[in-house]
Amino acid sequence: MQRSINKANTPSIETSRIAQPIGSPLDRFIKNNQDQFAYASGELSQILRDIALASKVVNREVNKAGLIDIMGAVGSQNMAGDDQQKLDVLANIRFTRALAKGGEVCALVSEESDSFVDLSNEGKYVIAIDPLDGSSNIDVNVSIGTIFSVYRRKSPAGTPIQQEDILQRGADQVAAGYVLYGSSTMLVYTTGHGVNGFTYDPTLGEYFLSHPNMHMPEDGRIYSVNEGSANSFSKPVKDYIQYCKDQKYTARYIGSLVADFHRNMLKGGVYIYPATAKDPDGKLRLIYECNALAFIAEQAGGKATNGQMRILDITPGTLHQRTAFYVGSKNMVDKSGSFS
Ligand SMILES: O=P(O)(O)OC[C@H]1O[C@](O)(COP(=O)(O)O)[C@@H](O)[C@@H]1O
Ligand SMILES: [Mg+2]
Ligand SMILES: [Mg+2]
Repeated sequence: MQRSINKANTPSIETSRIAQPIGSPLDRFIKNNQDQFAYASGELSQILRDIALASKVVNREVNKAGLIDIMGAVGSQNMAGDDQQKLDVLANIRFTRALAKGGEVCALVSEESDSFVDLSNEGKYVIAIDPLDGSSNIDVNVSIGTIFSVYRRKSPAGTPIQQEDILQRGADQVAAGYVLYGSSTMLVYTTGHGVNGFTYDPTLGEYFLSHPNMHMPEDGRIYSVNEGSANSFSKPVKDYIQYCKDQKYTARYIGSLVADFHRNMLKGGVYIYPATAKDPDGKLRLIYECNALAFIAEQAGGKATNGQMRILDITPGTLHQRTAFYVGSKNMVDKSGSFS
């Protein structure tokens, strides 16, 4: 039987071949869908399990953030110049440790690490991760998340990590996902065969299938943009926002990318983080924020651009490279681009 190499570059929406009943445990879902991967040797499945495990630990910390000393900043800044929050650092440690232990991952690109982390092993996979997304919302008990992308290394396993292994186009992702620490905690991911969402049951300590084959409505009535920076938006962006208002769309902006994206995926909507005077290349990071959500959006029938081109076709030049980001319902992203 021909195994399909369904990387992010083939925007077909081949849903999971084996229909799983709502409530299937994540482990069983991964196992039953493992044969879809071209490299179905269990490594990618193990990586997904390791990420799920680390997210359970982070979830436990997030849920009691007010009670334990993990609120506030640690006093250092990351490459992006953001003040690192204690939970940023803690989440980075938890995911790095879990992925290092598994042995399948040879290198890790993280928002919280200036350069890539070489795990110096025979691993064949490279992970890009935003360990804690929505840091400005940690201390105010608003939904936050984790974003991850999985790539296959290009250079031979066991040899020194090369630039080509780290700076890969989003189109080369073999899997991507996010964890949303909200009123409930969810893990949503794709391996290029549709998008599935799992809800965490803390009493059983397990994720269960709750949102099979997620589809993003082609149209919606929600727009998400930080209008506080509107004065420095370009005219096409201002015109599109005015268009949304003229259409009496609803404005919703949580300020946590994962949470804004998730809502718009379920209800139909568009999230825009354009270039601004403060961030002339946009604020969000291509490798560990936008590529993963662009892969999920496309696999769910949505779209993601930088205003000009498909996010997944951008070849990154640097680890913490920023990009303007337009993501969500296909027709709304198209409309947002029609004003330029
Ligand atoms: O406060 P702003 O400028 O609207 O930016 C909010 C955006 O920045 C982010 O917080 C950046 O992510 P991090 O929290 O991981 O640095 C996004 O989650 C969010 O969408
Ligand atoms: Mg982020
Ligand atoms: Mg972050």
